[in-house]
Amino acid sequence: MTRPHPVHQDSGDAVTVTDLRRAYGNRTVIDALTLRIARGEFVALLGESGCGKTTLLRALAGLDPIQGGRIDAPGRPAVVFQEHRLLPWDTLWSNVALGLPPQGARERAAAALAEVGLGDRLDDWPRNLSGGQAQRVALARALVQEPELLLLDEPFAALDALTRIRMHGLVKELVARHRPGVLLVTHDVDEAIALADRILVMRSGVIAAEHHTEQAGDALGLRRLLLAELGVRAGFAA
Ligand SMILES: Nc1ncnc2c1ncn2[C@@H]1O[C@H](COP(=O)(O)OP(=O)(O)OP(=O)(O)O)[C@@H](O)[C@H]1O
Repeated sequence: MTRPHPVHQDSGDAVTVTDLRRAYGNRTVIDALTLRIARGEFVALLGESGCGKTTLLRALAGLDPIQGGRIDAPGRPAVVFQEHRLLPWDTLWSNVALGLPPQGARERAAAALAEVGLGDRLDDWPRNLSGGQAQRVALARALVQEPELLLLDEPFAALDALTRIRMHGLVKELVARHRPGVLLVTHDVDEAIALADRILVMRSGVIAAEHHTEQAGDALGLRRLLLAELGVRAGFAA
């Protein structure tokens, strides 16, 4: 019997962060950060290199300890990283099924792989995949866990431009169907505009600006504003 992923009908928070402080030794990287992501909401996090984006994501993922404040989330988040992190010695379905209860695991993995367009590759190996296909398996592996919160750490950054655009379409579709809250860390302003309901600009460990893409008017104006907030003067915004 195949078990399709349940669709979340309820609303509520995927994560609430209150007064978060994260430090490496004596050095505070994130200070008094407060953030709420609703279920079904897609939030993108932009910010110049070193401002603390990955530090925040890793704290939300529960991968690192925090030094102050609270992170409240209803379940365990799923994370997709820039590199696919598939186990080379496991088939695709075993990679996706990792951590699932054994009963029905193959069926659930098969359904998740079908959702990302790889339903005919269950018994294939990671080494036979393109970069885009490997990231699709990584997405399937995350979504099969039915997370309330999906954390995406530049998952499309290493892909070519066309594959990246295709992945944008796929991830939008998957998020609309499963409705986790999403936090996407990206350097790509256009990616943030294409995918997110809300865009946060981080500077030195704090949220310096916030934009609701629906209310922001035209995409070009928002792009120009975001580039200015990110301190980018060259190129289109000049
Ligand atoms: N394990 C660590 N130990 C000490 N300092 C760290 C560690 N990881 C990150 N940092 C520091 O914390 C700050 C924030 O780093 P972080 O990786 O979160 O930035 P980022 O915004 O994700 O950057 P990028 O966009 O380049 O990935 C940086 O100054 C970095 O040097």
